[in-house]
Amino acid sequence: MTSESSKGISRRGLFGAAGAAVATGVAGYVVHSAVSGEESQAADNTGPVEFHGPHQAGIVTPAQDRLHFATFDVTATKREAVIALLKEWTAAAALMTAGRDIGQYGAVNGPGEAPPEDTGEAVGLPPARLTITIGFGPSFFVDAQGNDRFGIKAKRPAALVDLPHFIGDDLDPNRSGGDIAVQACSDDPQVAVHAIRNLARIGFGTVAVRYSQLGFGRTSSTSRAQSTPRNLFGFKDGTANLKLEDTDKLEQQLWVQPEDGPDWMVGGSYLVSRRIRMTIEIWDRTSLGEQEQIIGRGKGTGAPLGKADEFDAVDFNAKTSDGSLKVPADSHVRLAHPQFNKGAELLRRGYNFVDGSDGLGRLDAGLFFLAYQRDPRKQFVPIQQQLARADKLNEYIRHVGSGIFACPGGVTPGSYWGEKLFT
Ligand SMILES: C=CC1=C(C)c2cc3[nH]c(cc4nc(cc5[nH]c(cc1n2)c(C)c5CCC(=O)O)C(CCC(=O)O)=C4C)c(C)c3C=C
Ligand SMILES: [Fe+2]
Repeated sequence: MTSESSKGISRRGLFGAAGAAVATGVAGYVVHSAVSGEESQAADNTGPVEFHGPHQAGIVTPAQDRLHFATFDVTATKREAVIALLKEWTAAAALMTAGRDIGQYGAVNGPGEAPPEDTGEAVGLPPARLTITIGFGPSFFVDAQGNDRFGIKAKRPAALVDLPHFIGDDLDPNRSGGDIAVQACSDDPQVAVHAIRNLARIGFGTVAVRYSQLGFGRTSSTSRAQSTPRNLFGFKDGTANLKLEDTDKLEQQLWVQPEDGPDWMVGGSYLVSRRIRMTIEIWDRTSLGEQEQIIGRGKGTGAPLGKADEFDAVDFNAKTSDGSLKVPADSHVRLAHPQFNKGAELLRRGYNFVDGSDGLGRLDAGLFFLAYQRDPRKQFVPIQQQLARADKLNEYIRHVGSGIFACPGGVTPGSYWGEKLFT
């Protein structure tokens, strides 16, 4: 158990007892040992994931079922205020991921005259594999007017590019950008919502929520121990993803290496987020055969067209008896495959969303695409340029939100999110 996670009030079985002193050593769940976040997948889905480690948790951690993602704009003008917030956020995140209330008194043990330190909706809930992952957007380093608000302009990584316009982009500025992104993933939606809500509450006066997105039904597996889930088009999604077990590939494709720089990003990764609306009503009137030609895989098995098993390698040269390619030239998996993208891969970690309907009788539904990578200039950008140009899937999707964030390496006990950026 880490020093931060031994503080605070356990959410389970302790509320009603007075103060933090009783919180240590008694808990309604088994407190985890200090293993790295990516290895500490609980046997069930209720336990904690270790917050500290060489990399931030929530990247290769086996994808949880629920997402609450938010971006924040910094409203404070002083560098010291940002540092103070990052310290406070880090301490709160360590507690929440351990399944503890935040603050000294938590949700219900504080003085009656003051607002509670913790908003309380997670009282009684287990940690539910909560991970909280932070990233910094380009505007954190240099704002829209070109100002170096916090004295970190020179520390902006070259890889943290402003994403170019892609063909077909229909981006809503109110669902794009942000100085800071926080990804909260959990197997309990209320635990994920509680995490973002409490960070927003702590940040009042220093940051303001720019937008947030709920997601469900992880659309990727990030470990071979997980089965492949389905997206809202009904296809298995995440089959050919980078996975926790691919340790060599993770160094090549996911984690920023010392030779990449800057120093503060070593062990970190770059996150690209895209809110992709899926016109599911049109998709649902498309024949099964056409759907499979568009994706390039079978809908039932998830196998590449012409193959039997989900994890069979794709044969891009295979032809049907009439001489056409079994995996069509404009199919999604062909255009996204590393063979046609100079070997570039992504760790996809997206979620389905349905945000009600749009007033025209259509569901506002889609994929909140999240992808981590070592260098977006060599990975997301060229892959998306190719998809935007030629992917048959484009007839059924629309990119309506976008973000790019530099997610630093892991937090060690006693340090805080982004500390190396400010020292
Ligand atoms: C720029 C990157 C990508 C975007 C944007 C994207 C959107 C998107 N994808 C699906 C559904 C599927 N994608 C699948 C595979 C796949 N997709 C990408 C990249 C982007 N997808 C990659 C790199 C891959 C793997 C390619 C490979 O190596 O074979 C699949 C097949 C199953 C799988 O391997 O995961 C599906 C299905 C949707 C619906 C979507 C936008 C809404
Ligand atoms: Fe895809």
